[in-house]
This record gives sequence, C-alpha cells and structure tokens, in this order.
Amino acid sequence: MASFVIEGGTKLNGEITPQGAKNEALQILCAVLITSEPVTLHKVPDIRDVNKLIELLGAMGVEVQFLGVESYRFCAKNVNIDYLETEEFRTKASSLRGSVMILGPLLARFGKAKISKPGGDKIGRRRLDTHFIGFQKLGARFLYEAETGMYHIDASQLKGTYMLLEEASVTGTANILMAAVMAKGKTTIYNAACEPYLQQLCAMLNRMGAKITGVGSNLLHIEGVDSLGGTEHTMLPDMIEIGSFIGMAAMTQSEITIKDCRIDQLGLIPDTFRKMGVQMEFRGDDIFVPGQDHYEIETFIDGSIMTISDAIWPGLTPDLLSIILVMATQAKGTVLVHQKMFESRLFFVDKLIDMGAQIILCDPHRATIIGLNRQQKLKGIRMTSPDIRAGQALLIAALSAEGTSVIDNVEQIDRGYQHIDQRLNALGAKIQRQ
Ligand SMILES: CC(=O)N[C@H]1[C@@H](OP(=O)(O)OP(=O)(O)OC[C@H]2O[C@@H](n3ccc(=O)[nH]c3=O)[C@H](O)[C@@H]2O)O[C@H](CO)[C@@H](O)[C@@H]1O
Ligand SMILES: C=C(OP(=O)(O)O)C(=O)O
Repeated sequence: MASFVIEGGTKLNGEITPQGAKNEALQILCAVLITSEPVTLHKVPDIRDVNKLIELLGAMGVEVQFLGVESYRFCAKNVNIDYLETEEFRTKASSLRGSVMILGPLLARFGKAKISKPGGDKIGRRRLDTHFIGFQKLGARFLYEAETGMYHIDASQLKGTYMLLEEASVTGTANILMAAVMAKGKTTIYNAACEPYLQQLCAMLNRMGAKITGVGSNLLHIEGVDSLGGTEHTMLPDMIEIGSFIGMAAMTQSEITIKDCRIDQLGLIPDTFRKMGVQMEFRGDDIFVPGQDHYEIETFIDGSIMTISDAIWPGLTPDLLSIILVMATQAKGTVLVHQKMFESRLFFVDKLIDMGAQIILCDPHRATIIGLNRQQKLKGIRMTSPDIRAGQALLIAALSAEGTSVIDNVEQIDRGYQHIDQRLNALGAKIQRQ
C-alpha cells in the first residue's frame, strides 16, 4: 500500500487540465464490447479503475491498442465468452464497480453474461436490483449463485418493453440501455438516470447506429437495431475532478485556472461552490479561481443554515459532498452536509476532527460543519484514505494543514485521480509518494 507524505501550508498557483471523466470512461469502455468493429477513444484517464477495466477487456479477447496521449483503439471482434467461467475473471471483475456494465453489451451481443459482485467504494449498501430487474423486463433470465457469488443472465432474444425504474441508477441505466439497443422492437426507460456520462454514452451508441431519443431526460426511447458499428469518442472533462480543484483552491488560498472545463456540462456544481462563498470567473471555457483569504457560506434566503445535499442528476452529484465538507471546515459560517444516497460516506470526518475541524456527525447521512474562518489551521496527522472522494478530501485538508500529514492507502485516490501527486506538485504542492 502506497502513502502520500504531504507538507501542508503551501499556496498553489497555476493551470491544471482535468482528466477525462472516470465514470463516463467506465461506461464507454464497456460499450466497446457491443460491436465487432473498431472503436477509438480519446481522453481516457490513466487511473486505476480505468486501467483495470482495460486489462479485463484485454483478457476477454478484446484487441487493445494504445495510440498514445490518452487515446486507445479497441476491437471486440473475437470475445472469448468462456473466459467468464474462469476464476481470474471473477477476481478481476470484482475489483471495480464499473465492470458491472459489461453485462448489458454482452447480453445484447451474445445472449448471455455473468459477473461477480462488483467492487468500488465501500460507502454503504450498493444494490444492483435496478440492473437485473431491467434485464428481466427485457426478457432475460436471472440467477444468483450464492456459493460463487456470481450473477448469471441469459436470453436468446431480448424484447423491447416499457419499464419504470425504481431508482434512477447511473450504472443501472447504462447497463439496461446497452442491452436494449439491440433488443427486438421498442424499449422505453422511464426514471432513467441522465448524468452527462449517460448523455455521452447515448451519443456514442447513436453514432454507432443505435436509435435512442430523449437523451438528457429521464425518459429514453430506444428502437432496437440488428447490430452496431465502430466509432470514435472523446470523454468529457471529469466534473468531479473540476469540483475537487475548485474546493482545493479555496481551501489552500490558491489562485488556480482549471482549463477546458466544458462549463455547459457542469450542472449545479459551480453554483454550489458559489453558495459556499468561493469566487470564480468563467474565462471562455476555463474556470479561474482567485486566491481568497476568506470565503463565507451563504444562508438560505430566510437566514436559516445552508444545507448542501445530493440528488440524482440534474441535482448535485453525491461524489462532491466530501470535497464540499472539507472546504467548509475553513469557511466562515455553518453548513449541513446531507449525503442522501450513501450511508457510510461521511465517517471519514473523524479524521478531520482529529486535525482540529469543528464537525458534528449527526447521523451516518448528515454532518454539520462549523467553519473555522481560518482562525485556526488544521494540523497534519497520519490517516488512511477510505474511498476515492474522502481520500481526495483528506489530501486537500493535508495541503491546507500546518505541518506534515501522511495519507495511507492512496490506491483509493489513484482509482479516480490521474497522477494527482505529480499534477499538484506542478502547481507547487509538496506531496511525496512512498
Ligand atoms: C462507476 C460509477 O459510475 N459510479 C457512480 C454511480 O454509481 P452507481 O451506478 O453504483 O450508483 P446508483 O446510481 O446505482 O446509486 C447510488 C446510490 O444512490 C441510491 N439511489 C440512487 C438513485 C435514486 O433515485 N435513489 C437512491 O437512493 C442507491 O440506492 C445507491 O445507494 O453513480 C453514483 C451516484 O451518482 C456515484 O456516486 C458513483 O460514483
Ligand atoms: C463512488 C465512486 O466510484 P465507484 O462507483 O466506482 O465506487 C466515485 O467515483 O466517487
């Protein structure tokens, strides 16, 4: 397990370009399985989860060609479906969350698929019911094998249907959508998730010959086609990384320009940071965050304490709440962070409390943060990164803290942030990987 040793208290300065979006890349990489023709992808982030998925695709028989600078060509002409029976497949697939989305494309193309319980962040129960109920509605049979922990699905012919999802699951919608594009007849998915990740997936599938309408809404109509062809696709900049950099700039009093942000795709993210008192300027498609001595959390119009909570898109993504929480510790004012979706994502606040932050964990979903308004700096300590976003939040805390901090288990951060130590050191941070 690797660690970061961080010398805190340094202001950062300069320009940083966000990586390609992790959660989009995981969907798009799975989608290469749906065609026997080549698919070229750009802005593929060099992060652990993505690299593991690329390795899994390669082991399944997909030809993988690295074209240099974040670009790859994939060709799934000869997929070895028997590989799914191996112990190696089970281990590799269960090491990340995104691998669950190989099910939809495999089902569409080969009529069967299986997966072990997927990995990903340990942030509470993460059920897959939406995925499997969706496949069943399309006519697939589903079997869970308790002894091996494997989920099996098969269908000789998927048939289009109407379905109302119980939850607007992000990976669930992607999976069902990829199965439905080659089902016979029309499928309607209501209460579909509609994050930019999914809009990008729909656009890519349509370029490959799929017939999806309603893109960007929670009502998708899919007219099944017989087969899909190759295409070229570029990932959006990672909106979670962009938000993380905004929070980091505020917390460390740094002047940072975040380049090429696709601001039109960021939804409520910039306004949420503005509510936290962060100043920013849009300069073309760049976000300029000035060095700020202080930032003050707004109250609601009636003067009551601000709440920042997650919601399905176009609401605020849950993946930024840990970042917002950490920056609140040095703000002026008080905020209630309400993490509605995941039940174990706020427990990392005990580390921030050890560093000197004023936080009350009200229950597993809610934390009240009383900002210190920089009257007292956080103090460097040794801590462990429990999940990607908490890990990045702790890194931001350490960068702003007095003294040296050590973060263990930084593989969690590497799952989602590309070469983060090197990129932040280029801005003047003092992070050593050990
Ligand atoms: C690889 C990937 O893309 N991971 C993302 C994906 O995970 P993932 O697709 O696994 O998450 P889901 O959208 O399925 O659900 C997330 C959580 O929210 C709950 N839920 C979801 C929808 C809903 O209407 N009500 C509700 O309570 C679920 O029960 C679950 O606990 O979406 C999550 C929610 O944006 C993000 O945090 C993850 O980073
Ligand atoms: C929760 C996350 O990822 P995953 O779904 O891959 O665990 C995340 O990206 O914040």
